[in-house]
Amino acid sequence: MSNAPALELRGLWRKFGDKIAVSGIDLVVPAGSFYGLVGPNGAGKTTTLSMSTGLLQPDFGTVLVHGHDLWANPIEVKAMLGVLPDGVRLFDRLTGEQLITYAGLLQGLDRETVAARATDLLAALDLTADATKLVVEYSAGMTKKVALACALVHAPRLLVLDEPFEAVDPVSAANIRDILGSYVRSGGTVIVSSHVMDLVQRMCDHVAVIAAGHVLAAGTIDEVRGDGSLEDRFVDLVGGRVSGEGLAWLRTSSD
Ligand SMILES: Nc1ncnc2c1ncn2[C@@H]1O[C@H](COP(=O)(O)OP(=O)(O)OP(=O)(O)O)[C@@H](O)[C@H]1O
Repeated sequence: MSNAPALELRGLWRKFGDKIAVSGIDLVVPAGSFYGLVGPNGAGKTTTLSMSTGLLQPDFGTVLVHGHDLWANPIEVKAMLGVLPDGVRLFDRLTGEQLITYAGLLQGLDRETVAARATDLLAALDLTADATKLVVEYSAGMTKKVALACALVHAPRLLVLDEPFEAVDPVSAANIRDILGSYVRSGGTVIVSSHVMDLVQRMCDHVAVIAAGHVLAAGTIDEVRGDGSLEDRFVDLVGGRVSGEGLAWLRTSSD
């Protein structure tokens, strides 16, 4: 299984009522890649990532993590995953330090290891000064960072991060990019969803563009973007540019 992709999705489908959110997605994420997942609002990114990490059961299809069937062996396979879900809901009556400790203990780490890693993670994410503050009192960006620390504490083989940079300040974002970059260089695999094409183009080595529950393009960044920028390619593939001319009532000038 050592040559197996970090993540392989085969024929993944998911409906919500009449709405088909994910419509037969196939995707191969090579081990050791830094993989971006991009697509317009409502494309099915969160639904795909939720099914890929054991949070949402697919209607059809298979999810293989390093060659192991996630939905056939969820407990064994989830131990390989670190997940930052969309709209995280945390046990926010704990302090940041307690929350990371709790996440580490749940993953079966011993107290000494968890304590050392929590200290390292708090420092790396610039949360040391707020380590003893309750998470309910954290800002949106701080909450994102502490949730990321929880996803990293057990040193997973595959990290799946839904919008990890949303609400995070530029300095913290750069620190997070460094952490993720060195994680990938040491053999880990990262999948991030993002709306920021420029960031994906600079940070990731692979990308998949999804829209309306389908993969429109996938491969290395250079394969997908061709001669232009990723943003241009994205707009070409997805379409949907609308002119603002229709909003006549929004014009405030009198002339
Ligand atoms: N729990 C749910 N119940 C009903 N419909 C849902 C649910 N979750 C997602 N959907 C629908 O499925 C489609 C895909 O949603 P999803 O959240 O996966 O998109 P996304 O690509 O992550 O979007 P965004 O970029 O806006 O976060 C949307 O049409 C959404 O309305």
